[in-house]
Amino acid sequence: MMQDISGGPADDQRAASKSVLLNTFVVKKKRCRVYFHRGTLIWETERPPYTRWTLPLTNVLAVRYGDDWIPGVSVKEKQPAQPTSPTTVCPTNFILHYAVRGRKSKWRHHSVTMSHTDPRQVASWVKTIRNYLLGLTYRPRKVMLFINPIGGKKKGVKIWEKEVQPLMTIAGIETKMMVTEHAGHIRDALLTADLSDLHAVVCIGGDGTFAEVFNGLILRAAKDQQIDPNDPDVRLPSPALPVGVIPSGSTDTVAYSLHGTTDVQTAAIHIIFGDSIGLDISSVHSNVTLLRLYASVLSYGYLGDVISDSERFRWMGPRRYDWSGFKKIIANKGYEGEIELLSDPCHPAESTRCTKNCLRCQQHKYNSVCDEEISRLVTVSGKFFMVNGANVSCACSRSPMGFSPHCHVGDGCVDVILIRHTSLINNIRLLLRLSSKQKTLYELPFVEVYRARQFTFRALPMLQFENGLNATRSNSRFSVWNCDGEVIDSTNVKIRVHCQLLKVYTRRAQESI
Ligand SMILES: Nc1ncnc2c1ncn2[C@@H]1O[C@H](COP(=O)(O)OP(=O)(O)OP(=O)(O)O)[C@@H](O)[C@H]1O
Repeated sequence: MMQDISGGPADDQRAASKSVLLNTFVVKKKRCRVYFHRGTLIWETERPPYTRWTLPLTNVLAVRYGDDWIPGVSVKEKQPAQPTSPTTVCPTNFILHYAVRGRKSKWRHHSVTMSHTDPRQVASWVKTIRNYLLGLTYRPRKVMLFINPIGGKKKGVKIWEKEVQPLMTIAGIETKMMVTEHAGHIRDALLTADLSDLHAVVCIGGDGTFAEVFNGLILRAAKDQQIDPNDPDVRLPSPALPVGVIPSGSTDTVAYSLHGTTDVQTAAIHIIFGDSIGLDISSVHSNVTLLRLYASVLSYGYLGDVISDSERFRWMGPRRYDWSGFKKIIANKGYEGEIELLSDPCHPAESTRCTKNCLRCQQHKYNSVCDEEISRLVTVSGKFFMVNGANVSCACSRSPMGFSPHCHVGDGCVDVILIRHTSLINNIRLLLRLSSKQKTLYELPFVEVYRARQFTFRALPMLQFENGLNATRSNSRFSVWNCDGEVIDSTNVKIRVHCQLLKVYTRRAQESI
C-alpha cells in the first residue's frame, strides 16, 4: 500500500513526510513486513521468532540502491545529484545506512539491505526515503573541511581518509578539503574565502584547530557587517555557518564536552545528522584589542606555565603535557592577582548538569535581561595556583568531570574556578581530583567557584622579601594565559561571554557524562 503524490522537489518532500508505505521485503534472508510512517521505519519478521526493529529516519545517514539487479525490468528514477539526466535502473534491493547510539555516547554506522522481486517497489521506497531525508534541510550537503596534520598524534589526514571520508561519501556530503600548512592558516583562509555556497565548516584537529575555525568565522562576520571586534563591549555577530569538530588533537576538550566522547565516528555522524546547538564563545580583550575568542578554557598560572613550556616538546606528542606538567607543578610558587567578576545568581555547584535539551541553555537563548540587572559585582584577590574561566565543563578522557562538570554550553556564562596557592600536596590533590570520575573540584577547601557573565583579571606584582625583612613588589613572576591550548602573553584581560554565538553540530550526550 502506498500513497504517492508527484510534483516538484518540495512537493516530493512534503509527500514523503506524509507517506505511508507497507510492503514485504527480505531482510537477512527472512521475510519481513516493513512499514514507513511519520518518519519512522519499522520492520518485523513475518514468522517466529518474531523480531521488530524501529528506526527513526533522523538516524538514517543515506539510502542507496544495492547491487542486485534483474534484467528486462526498467524503472525510471530521478537521481538527486543529476536531476536532468534520468537513468534507467532495475535494482531489486536497497541499502539503508543508519547510525545507532551505543555505550559511552558512541554512535556507530550500520546498514541493512532490503530486497524485493519487484524493482518498482524498491524504487518507490528509495524515492520516498530520499525525499524524506532531503526534507531535513538542516543537514549539511556541502562543507568546507580543514585538516590539521600536526595536531595530537599527527593522524588528522589518516582519520579523514579512513574514518570520515567514507561516511561523508555515503551521506552524499560534498567536501572542499584543505590540509593546513601553518598555524593561523584556517583563520586566514576563512577571512577571505567564498563561503556563499557552503552549508558548514568542519575541522579535523584539536581545540586549537577548532578555535581557529570559529575565530576566523566570527571575525569574518564582523568584517562583513563592519563591526569592530576590538571594542571590548561590542556585541559580536553570529557566523551564518555551523561548525563541526572531529577530534584528532591531544585533549579534544570541546569534542568531549559536546558529544561525551572523543570518538571520531561519533563526531562525523553528529555532523551528518545536522542537529546543532548554540555554543557560548568568550572574548578576551586587553584594553581595546581583541586577543582571541575561546570556547573551552582560559587559564592563568599553572596551566599557562605548562602550555608555554610544552610547545618546546611538541615532538613528544600528547606526552609533552605530562613532562611540562611535572616540571611546572614542582616549580610553582603561586601568582598574585585580582579578579573582578559579574557573578550570576546560579552557583555552579548547585546548578543542573547540561545535557541534551538543557532547560537553562534554552531559557538563556532568549534572555533579554541585561547582565548588570541580575548579576552582582564580586572582587577576589590573592595568590593563586590557577585562575580559570571555563566556557564548557572542560571534560576530556583524562579528566571526565572537567574543571566544572555543571558548566553549561549555552547559558551566556563562564564558570570561574579560582584555585588558591597552598601547598604542593594540595596541588597534587587537585590534579588527582581532576582525573576523578565522580568527585568534583567544587568541594576542595582551597577552590572558589563563581558563575560569571564577564570578568577581568589584573596580575599583581609579587611580594619579594629581601634579607628576610623588607618586602618589595616585583613584576618578574607573571604567568601567561592558556587560551584553548594557545599562549596569550598579556596578563591583564577582560573576558566577556557571547551567549550561543556559534552553532555547532551535536545531538549532545543524552545523560550526564
Ligand atoms: N600545518 C600546521 N603546522 C603547524 N601548526 C599548525 C598547522 N596547522 C595548524 N597548526 C596549529 O597547531 C596548533 C595545535 O593544534 P591542535 O590544537 O589542533 O592540536 P593539539 O594541540 O595537539 O590538540 P589540543 O588543543 O586538543 O590539545 C594550533 O594552534 C594550530 O594553529
